[in-house]
Amino acid sequence: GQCQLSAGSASQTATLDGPQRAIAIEGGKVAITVRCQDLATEAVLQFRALALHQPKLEMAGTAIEAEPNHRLAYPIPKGSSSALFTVQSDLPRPLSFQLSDRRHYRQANIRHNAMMFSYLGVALALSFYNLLLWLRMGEWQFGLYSAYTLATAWFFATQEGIPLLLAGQSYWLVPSLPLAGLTVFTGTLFFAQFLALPRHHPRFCRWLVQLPALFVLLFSLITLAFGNTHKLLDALMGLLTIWLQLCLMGLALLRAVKGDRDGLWTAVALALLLVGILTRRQTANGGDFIAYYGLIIAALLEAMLLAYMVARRLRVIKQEHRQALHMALTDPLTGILNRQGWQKAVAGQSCIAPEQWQAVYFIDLNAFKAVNDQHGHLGGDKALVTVANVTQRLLGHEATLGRYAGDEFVVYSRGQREQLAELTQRLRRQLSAVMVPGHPNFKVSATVGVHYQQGPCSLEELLAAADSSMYALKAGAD
Ligand SMILES: Nc1nc2c(ncn2[C@@H]2O[C@H](COP(=O)(O)OP(=O)(O)OP(=O)(O)O)[C@@H](O)[C@H]2O)c(=O)[nH]1
Repeated sequence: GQCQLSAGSASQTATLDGPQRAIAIEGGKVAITVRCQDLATEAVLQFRALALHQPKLEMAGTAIEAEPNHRLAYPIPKGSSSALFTVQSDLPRPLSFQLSDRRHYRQANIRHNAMMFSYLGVALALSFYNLLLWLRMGEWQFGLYSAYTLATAWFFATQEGIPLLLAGQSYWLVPSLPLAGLTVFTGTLFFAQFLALPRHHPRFCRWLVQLPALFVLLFSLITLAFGNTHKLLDALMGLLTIWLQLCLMGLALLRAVKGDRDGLWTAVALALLLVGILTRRQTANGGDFIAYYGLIIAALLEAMLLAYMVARRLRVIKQEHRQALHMALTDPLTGILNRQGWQKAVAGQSCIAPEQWQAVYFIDLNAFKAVNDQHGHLGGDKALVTVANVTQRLLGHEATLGRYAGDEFVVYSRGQREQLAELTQRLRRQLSAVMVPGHPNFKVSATVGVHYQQGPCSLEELLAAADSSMYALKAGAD
C-alpha cells in the first residue's frame, strides 16, 4: 500500500514503512491532497517540520484527530481513502513526511519517549543541582550552567512534543525557535564564564562571542513576538549559532594550549554538540535513528561532560575556600593560630560544666623591643617562632595556643584546678629562658599571667583577667 501527496504541481509517494519523503511547499497557507491505496493495515501519516501552524487533516469534510502524542501524526484507515491536509507554514521548504504501520509507529514512539524522558531526567537533575550550588556558593558559572541545561532541555522537549504529551494542549507550546535562541544565549554565557574568557580575552570575548549571542537572543525574541519567521532571520540565527560554536571552540583550544585542561574538555563538548547540530541540519528533521536522535545524544553527552567538569571545578573552589579559611585563621610567621583562629577554636569549646575549671594564660615576651634592636627583626622573628614551637611542644593537645599580637601569646586550657596550676608552673619554668637555636648567646624570656575560673565565663573576661595578671607580674618585676 502507499499514499500519494500532492501540493500544486509537486507530488510525492510514500510506501507503508518505507523511507521518509519530502514534498516542496510554499510559505503561507498550504493545502495538500492525500490519496491512499490498498493499505494492508491501519497506518499513521506523520509530518516532520518546525514552525507549522494550524495543521488539519480532513476526510470527507470531517477533521481527523491527531495521534495523542503528536500534533502532526494522523491515523489513516486500512484500504483506500483520500484526505486533505491544510497547514500554515512560516517558510517555503521541503515538508518531510513518513507513512508507518500504526503498530510500528506506536512502538517507535515508546522508544522515542523513553529516550526523551531519560535525557530530560538527567538534564533536570543537573540543572537543579547546579542551581543549588549557585545559591549556596554564589558562583555564577553554576547558575549559568543550570540555566543553559534547563533551556536546552526545554528546547528539545518542545521540539519533540513532550509538553503536548504531558498536557495534551497545544496552548502549552512555546515555539521552539525562541527556546533555541535562549539555549544559544545561556550556553554562550556559560562557556565564556567557565573559561574565564572575559578576563583572558576581554575584547575578543565582547565582539566575537557576547555580541553575536545577544543578536541570537534578540532574533529569537523577534520570532516570539511576531510569530512568523523570516527565512533570512532563520538562516542568520543558524549561521550565528555555528559561528559561536566555532569561536568558543577556538578560544577553548587556546586555553588548552596554555595548559588549561578545562579548555580541552570544553572544546570536546562543543565539538560533540556541533556534530549533533550539523547532523540534524543535514537530515532536516528525519532520517534514521542516529541522524534523528544524534543531536539529543550529543546534548546528553555534552551535559554529562560539562557536569563532570563543573564538579571538578567545584572541588577546586572548595579547596581554595579551605585554604583561604586556613590562612585567615593562622599566623603566617609561627604557623600557630592567630587571634581570630584562637578565639574561634576556644569558642568551640565554650560549653563547660559548673564544677569544671578553665584557665587562660597570657604570655608576653620580656623586653622584646630590645631583642629586635639587638638582633634585628629577623632575629626577633626567629625568637617568636622558637617561643611558639617550645610552647606548642610543652602543651601538646592539652591546651589551645594562639598568637594574640606582636610578642604576645595566649593559651586556653580546662581540667582540674591542680592540673591547670601545674601547667602554669611548667610554662613559667620553660619560658623563663628560651634559647634561640643557631645563636649561642641569644635567649628570650616571657612573663606568664594566668586566670583560673570555675564554671562558665565569657572569653573576654577570662582574657582581661589573665592580661591584668600578666601586667601585675611585669610591674612587680620592674
Ligand atoms: N621581629 C618582630 N618583632 C615584632 C613583631 N611583632 C611585633 N614586634 C615587636 O615587638 C615589640 C613589642 O614591644 P613592646 O610592646 O614595647 O614590648 P616589650 O619591648 O617586650 O616590653 P615589655 O612588654 O614591657 O617587656 C615591638 O618592638 C614590635 O616592633 C614581629 O612579628 N616580628
